[in-house]
Amino acid sequence: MEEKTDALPPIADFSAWYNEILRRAEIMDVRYPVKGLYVWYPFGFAIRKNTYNRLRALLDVDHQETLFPLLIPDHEFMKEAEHIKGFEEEVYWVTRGGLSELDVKLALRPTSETSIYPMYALWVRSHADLPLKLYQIVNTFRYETKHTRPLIRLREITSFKEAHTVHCTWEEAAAQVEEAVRLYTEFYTGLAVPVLISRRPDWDKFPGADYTIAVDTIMPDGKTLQIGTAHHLGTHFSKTFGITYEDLNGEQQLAYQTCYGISERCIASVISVHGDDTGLVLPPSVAPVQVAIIPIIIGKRRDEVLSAAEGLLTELKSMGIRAELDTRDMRPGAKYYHWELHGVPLRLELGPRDIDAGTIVAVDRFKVKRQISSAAEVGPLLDEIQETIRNRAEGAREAKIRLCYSIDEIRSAVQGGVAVASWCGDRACADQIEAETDAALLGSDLRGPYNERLLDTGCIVCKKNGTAALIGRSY
Ligand SMILES: Nc1ncnc2c1ncn2[C@@H]1O[C@H](COS(=O)(=O)NC(=O)[C@@H](N)CS)[C@@H](O)[C@H]1O
Ligand SMILES: [Zn+2]
Repeated sequence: MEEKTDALPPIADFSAWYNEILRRAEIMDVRYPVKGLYVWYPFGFAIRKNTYNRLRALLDVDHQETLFPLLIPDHEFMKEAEHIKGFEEEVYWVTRGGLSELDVKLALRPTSETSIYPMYALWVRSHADLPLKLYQIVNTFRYETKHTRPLIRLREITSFKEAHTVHCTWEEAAAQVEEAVRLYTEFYTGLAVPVLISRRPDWDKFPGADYTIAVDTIMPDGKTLQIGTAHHLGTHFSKTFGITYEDLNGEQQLAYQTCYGISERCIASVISVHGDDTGLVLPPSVAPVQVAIIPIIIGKRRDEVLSAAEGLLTELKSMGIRAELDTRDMRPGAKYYHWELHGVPLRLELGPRDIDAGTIVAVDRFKVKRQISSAAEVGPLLDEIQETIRNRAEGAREAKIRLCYSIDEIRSAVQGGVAVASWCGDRACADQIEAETDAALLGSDLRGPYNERLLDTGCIVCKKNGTAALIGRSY
């Protein structure tokens, strides 16, 4: 994986920057000979590993991880009408095994409701079995016809975390959807990625769901990226698949379900939201290398500097800090460029003068230079950098959101971000907004601070009572 010398495109040219950074920072190789399928480089995979470890840690508090089959027989896949309608144009089918035709066509899971729920029907017998909260992290397949893009719109989604829960009542399932949104918000806070939570309009909800709550972020070009969704499935699937439980009175009851998913778009959001003209900016929480140690080797004191640097490396590793000592035969400047491109949050420079003074030069990814005197200061410094990255991202997000009181204001706001305007909830008004602004109505802003600020303004189209809605262009 060679280092190209010509400069990275500026992040203002986001599409070019994004494609270039995936290669230069060794995230994903896009040269795999099947459209929509890409290959993880080890460095990119290390970001994925750290990121999904954090997601597992949040889920494992009260979910259990498991693994269901990839292949789904067509009679199961075709059971739930809305689900089929929503996925029939996206599902891949396996029709042959070896030299023979299969007597039952098998779908490659686009998502796993129809492979999991026949088993849930066997497992769920009594209220005592509920709530059931399982998740899996698998690859799923969707024959996307829109523009495919690594980490953002794949045909093989390699890191699809899907949780599927079963409950006794509609209200308990609704509470689980809220819990999923809370968990996703905490997950993205850990990645320093700001999120917008909204309830998708009914015409944009998950096929077979009562409603969908979505987690969006705003990318540097102002377009939104849906980086998580939680769905209340009501009894749509439990009716179809016969998931019932015996209640306290010995009666058979239909179960209520939810499902919620995150894909490698979470990695796309960390890369895109935090990146800058120099390259990746990785929050210490998920950076594969949190600290790069650069020995400043000058002539005769070479061995002394190297052994001091080795000592520092050992000390940092003993503190659980992901540190690397860069002893490559390169100019320090070339090393700085390499680690900055790879988003390393902190670099430590150690030369003869520093050893004599008992100090270490600490330079963070934003080139702020400090003198520290011991490895013990590195942990707190990394926490400070995490906070800086988070504040920087929050500021960028705020700058891209605009309260709008006219269609014209919406039209200009969505050129580089998200408009917030009052909407009555009628599809006709949404259609008019979308037609006149060439953007989409993302959803109703349930939790954002915008509702009260728009209270006295009626729907932007019909002036009837409205609530805050998010309007924007999306990936
Ligand atoms: N083609 C794709 N490439 C990458 N990520 C995708 C793709 N399609 C969907 N996603 C991501 O996967 C998340 C979950 O997908 S979904 O269709 O909304 N929901 C489900 O499939 C439900 N079964 C919950 S797991 C989406 O919020 C989106 O962030
Ligand atoms: Zn209206």
